[in-house]
Amino acid sequence: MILDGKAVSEKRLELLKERIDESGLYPRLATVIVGEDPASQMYVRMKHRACERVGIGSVGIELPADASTERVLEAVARLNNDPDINGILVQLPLPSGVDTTRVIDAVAPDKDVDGFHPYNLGRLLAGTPVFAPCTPQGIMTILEEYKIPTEGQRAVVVGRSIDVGRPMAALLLNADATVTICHSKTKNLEAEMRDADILVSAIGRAKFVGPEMVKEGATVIDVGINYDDQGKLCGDVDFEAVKDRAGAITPVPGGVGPMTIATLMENTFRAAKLRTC
Ligand SMILES: Nc1nc2c(c(=O)[nH]1)N[C@@H](CN(C=O)c1ccc(C(=O)N[C@@H](CCC(=O)O)C(=O)O)cc1)CN2
Repeated sequence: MILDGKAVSEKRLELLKERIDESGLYPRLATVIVGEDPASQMYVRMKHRACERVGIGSVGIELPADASTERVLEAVARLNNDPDINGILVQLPLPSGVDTTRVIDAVAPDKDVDGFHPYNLGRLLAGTPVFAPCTPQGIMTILEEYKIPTEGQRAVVVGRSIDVGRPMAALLLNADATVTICHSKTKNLEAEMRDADILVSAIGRAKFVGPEMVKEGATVIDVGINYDDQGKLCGDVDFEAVKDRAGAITPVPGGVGPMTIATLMENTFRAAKLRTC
């Protein structure tokens, strides 16, 4: 079975638009982009388009690639103090001259719709999340939509980043899976992966995951954003080789990516609602 993240995201955005209309709220998202990385610019444009579609206002702040950490912190501080802004998103990666940790830590936790602030990651780890990072939360939504059980399932997450691997593991644990996190120093990686009922790959290597690493019937979630030899977008998983062995699998494109944006919209609406409480 192909897990169609694009279709799920469309459905969730339609639903969200109705919920926003009914609420009488006008949530607002601010994006901050530093530099001119074409992929980051494209993702930010997609986020603004999604905002427009569901009835969320959006403003974009663009800083030059040589902006200092202090200048980015000033922009974040202004947005933190702006009562008209409900959600703040700093597009990653930041240029190497900007201290990413200081910037993430500076975002007000109640506007941190990316869920990367230590407060929100801590809440997630404690089992009481407010804002969970968009990509892993979007994956949980795909699992729910396709009624793929997590309780008691053996989940293996390959990758330990703060935006995907770690929060993914926490979300699966909160959903009663038995979770293993693998990374570059993991011994017998292939054996660990083959043990998974739910395999989440956030490795960042084009078509790295082959059928020999996948248990027959497993659910395979591909978080990779890579380009193959022909420059074509592809995931971490060799989709053609794995799709008949997996019980369910997300494609790239059209799998996890669109869910990242739909979840960002949902988090921004939540931020606006929490403010009125
Ligand atoms: N502040 C953040 N930065 C980054 C995040 C994030 O969640 N917050 N995630 C990624 C990039 N990203 C959103 O920012 C993102 C990546 C991919 C997609 C997507 O829909 N991809 C499409 C294909 C698009 C294409 O044609 O290339 C798909 O997979 O179907 C959306 C958002 C890193 N930075």
